[in-house]
Amino acid sequence: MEHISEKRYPVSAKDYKLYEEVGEGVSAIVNRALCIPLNEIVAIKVLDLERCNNDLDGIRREVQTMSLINHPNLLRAHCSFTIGHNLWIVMPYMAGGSCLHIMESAYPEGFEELVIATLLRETLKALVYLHAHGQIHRDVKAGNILINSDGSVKLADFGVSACMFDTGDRQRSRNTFVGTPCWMAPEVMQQLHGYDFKADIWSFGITALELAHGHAPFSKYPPMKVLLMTLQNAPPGLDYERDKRFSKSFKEMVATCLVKDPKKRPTSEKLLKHQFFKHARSNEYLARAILDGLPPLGERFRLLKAKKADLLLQNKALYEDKEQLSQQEYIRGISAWNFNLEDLKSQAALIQDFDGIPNAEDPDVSMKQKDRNNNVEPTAERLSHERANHSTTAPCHQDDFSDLHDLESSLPSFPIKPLQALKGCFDVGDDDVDGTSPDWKGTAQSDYAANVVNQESEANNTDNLGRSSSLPRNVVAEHKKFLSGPLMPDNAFSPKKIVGDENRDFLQPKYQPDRNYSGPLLYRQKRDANNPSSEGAVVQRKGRFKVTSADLSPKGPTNCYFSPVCGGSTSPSTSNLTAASVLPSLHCILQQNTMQREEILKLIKYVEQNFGKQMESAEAATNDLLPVYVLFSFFKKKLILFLVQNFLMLIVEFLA
Ligand SMILES: Nc1ncnc2c1ncn2[C@@H]1O[C@H](COP(=O)(O)OP(=O)(O)OP(=O)(O)O)[C@@H](O)[C@H]1O
Repeated sequence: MEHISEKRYPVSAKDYKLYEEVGEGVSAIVNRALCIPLNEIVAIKVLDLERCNNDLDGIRREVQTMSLINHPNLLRAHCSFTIGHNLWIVMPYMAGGSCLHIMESAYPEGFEELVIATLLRETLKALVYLHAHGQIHRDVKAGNILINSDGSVKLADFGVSACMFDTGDRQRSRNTFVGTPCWMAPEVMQQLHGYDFKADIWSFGITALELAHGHAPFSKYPPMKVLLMTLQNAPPGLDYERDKRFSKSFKEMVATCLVKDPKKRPTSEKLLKHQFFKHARSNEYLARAILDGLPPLGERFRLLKAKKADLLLQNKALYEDKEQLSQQEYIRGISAWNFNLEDLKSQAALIQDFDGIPNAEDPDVSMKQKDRNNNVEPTAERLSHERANHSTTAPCHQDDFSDLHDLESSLPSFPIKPLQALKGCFDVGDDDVDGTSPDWKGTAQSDYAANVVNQESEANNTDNLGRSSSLPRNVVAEHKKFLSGPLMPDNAFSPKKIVGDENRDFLQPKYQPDRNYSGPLLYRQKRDANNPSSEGAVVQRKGRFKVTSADLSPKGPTNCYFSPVCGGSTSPSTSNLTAASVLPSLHCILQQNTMQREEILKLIKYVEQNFGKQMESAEAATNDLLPVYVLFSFFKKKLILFLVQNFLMLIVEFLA
């Protein structure tokens, strides 16, 4: 247990001198600073309360947790206080920065195994402590593992943590959809039975892969796709061929964490006893191995920002060329989860054909499809066997789908629930974005910026949308998509709020856009001032369907009307759609599809049983029914395959 410092940190801004910016997340920026009376370097996380989408509860939780925890591997807050509408959280300065930043600067392919073992052991100790105290972290990832110059490791960021012993509202928070998609456990996405500390074990496994490869699995895909892939694909893992440089015990450790059934995952305490952590070294080793030769954190951070801004400029040029090609995907995205057009454009540029997805990140995923929903704790032998066969094993649909029971058990994992869960995350509500809206260009930053003595960060903070660089505003906005961050159910606290087009971007949280596609989901409701109200007007075309405004009337699902459309033409009015208006229709399609699927399955079962009975008798085997039965068996497989693919495509079409 760490000795709690008796030092009293001042709770007044004048006692601190802000230096350069050393990090930024979804909701905050972090500066190195000097605590003048104590003559001590600290880090100060500055959150603009007005831009936190009313997530005051989350902030309160973070501050509370950060000041109560007492463990050497957890980042504890020295103190916190408000200045105007900014909240300052004063904490120890971790001069090495986050593992994510270190990888981005110097280890893009990931760390070596001994480093990973050491980093993960320290992180796991933090989780053991948190779990023993009934706390779920919910955002374990390399970006939240911080290292000090002496190599000590601390897990940070309690913005979305939850207490397992909570009751009432906070208990309900464990049924909410928080975390960062790539690191998020399937049960958190599924929203079926809530979740517990085992969700952290899943994220821990994903973090292990992130540290091994330099990025999390599926990190190049948009959040909604990550959700689908996490739910549908076999769990990601270390590949026996591709990851030859890693030991069997590392692969095994990752595999034990990444089991879809949370009950089959080990507790943090049990995991800490795993053979893999016996390799872990000292903090000094860590400092020598990964921090030696790195520039100071502030400089690294500045270089990274510049690099990302450059990349964005290149990407922009790239997807301008691809404008035509990506148009289809781009249009698709509009009625899905994301209403930021720039976001959609960049997503479209990245989206590949969904059918090709399983192999893109993890070449053995398609092979592992058979293991979908596997509840068996994987052994190295099993994985080894799978991987040994991986080059020759194509997904065998016939085998996969020849058993109705297999099929039925796989269907519930289709992500209907996440869609429902996401529904609450859209901004819906009044038009009031005026008086209460912060003035993004001025006041919000001013109290804070006044304290920044470093010219560089001062320049960056004068305009929150342009603070990253001198790039044009639109470029900066895109640039900011490249860091990851937690999924903020940002509108859960303001479900009635409507954001007009013109204000939507302004209402993005101050530091929100810094993310890549593995980053947070920030759902925005776009209310269309020009929305055609005439019944029957086509307001949306989605692949094979068109949705008319009549569909969007509040008559309930039975009034949904979808009719086939030809070709891939897209309606310009698509961009005027609102999330709230489309969701009931989406829901309806899914419901209808589920019902149809169930009906067909019932029919198949019925026919099968009746044929089965007849076929049991010796006479029947020789009668005319035999060819019919063979034909039926053949079509059954085809039909099931068709059903599954169709259902999948339907969801993908709407959510991609
Ligand atoms: N005490 C610290 N010392 C040094 N760097 C820090 C410290 N705290 C945070 N950082 C850096 O700032 C970044 C953002 O901080 P933090 O994660 O707390 O913000 P956030 O808005 O909660 O981010 P996210 O929600 O994306 O995880 C971190 O990833 C890390 O690189």
